Amino acid sequence: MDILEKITRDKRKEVDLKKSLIPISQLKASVLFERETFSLAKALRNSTTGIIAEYKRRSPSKKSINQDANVGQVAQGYLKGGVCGMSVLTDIKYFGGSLEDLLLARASVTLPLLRKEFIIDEYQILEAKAHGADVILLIAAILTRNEIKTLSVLAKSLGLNVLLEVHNEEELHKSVMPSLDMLGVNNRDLKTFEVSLDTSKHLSSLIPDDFVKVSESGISSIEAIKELKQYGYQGFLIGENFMKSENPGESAFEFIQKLK
Ligand SMILES: O=P(O)(O)OC[C@@H](O)[C@@H](O)c1c[nH]c2ccccc12
Repeated sequence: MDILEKITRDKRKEVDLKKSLIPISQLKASVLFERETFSLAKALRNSTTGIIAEYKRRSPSKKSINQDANVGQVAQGYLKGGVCGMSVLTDIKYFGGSLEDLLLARASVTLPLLRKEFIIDEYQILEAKAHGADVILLIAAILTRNEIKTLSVLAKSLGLNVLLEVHNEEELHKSVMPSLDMLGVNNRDLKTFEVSLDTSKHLSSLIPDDFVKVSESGISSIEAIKELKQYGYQGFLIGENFMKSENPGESAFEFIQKLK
């Protein structure tokens, strides 16, 4: 069993348990459920830099990255640094994140916030909305076309943007549909952890123009972004490169200044 299968199997159990403890009516009663969301797709289209900065304490590939960074402070640092949006890992077991982190980020900034999660059930989308998310991630590798459709249509009905993540041609062909806003190409193979920016370059011409193209993972240089822009990418999801520094916001600021 590869890591992605393991994560998804654990996620099924987690979601079933949560469903039995916290009814949907309770999620819908959150004050955040009614808030008007910010559009990340729009922010990326209007930006010349396009950085989406991630809050990630640890990961299966890197173990510890930054266990102690305060999520509210990092969010404010990212905002000051000039990012277009922030991604917050909410998986506990493999990434050390939580929905609490998403809430704290929401309370700290007005940036578009992405709930970075392994979404396999509609319940998690209601949860995302109830905890202040503006965007959800759907990972093509763990979903069927029908599931992508149902989940993305629900997200859109709640005013959330949808970022669909692919890693190869097959996943891309299976996933393209009008209820998505952004297509993300993950440069990291979630099964082997291998990282190559060639994945983004290779898939770029196959992504229809109506979607904002986002390149995800393994980005750490200005040169890489300049090159990816030539392939039509408007969004760049960066985690480790910022989080590994003591002050991720400052690190994002310096990076974005150099990009300008
Ligand atoms: O830390 P990096 O290499 O800059 O990567 C960030 C982000 O792309 C990565 O965390 C990610 C992309 N897709 C995911 C899906 C699940 C968990 C994590 C991810």
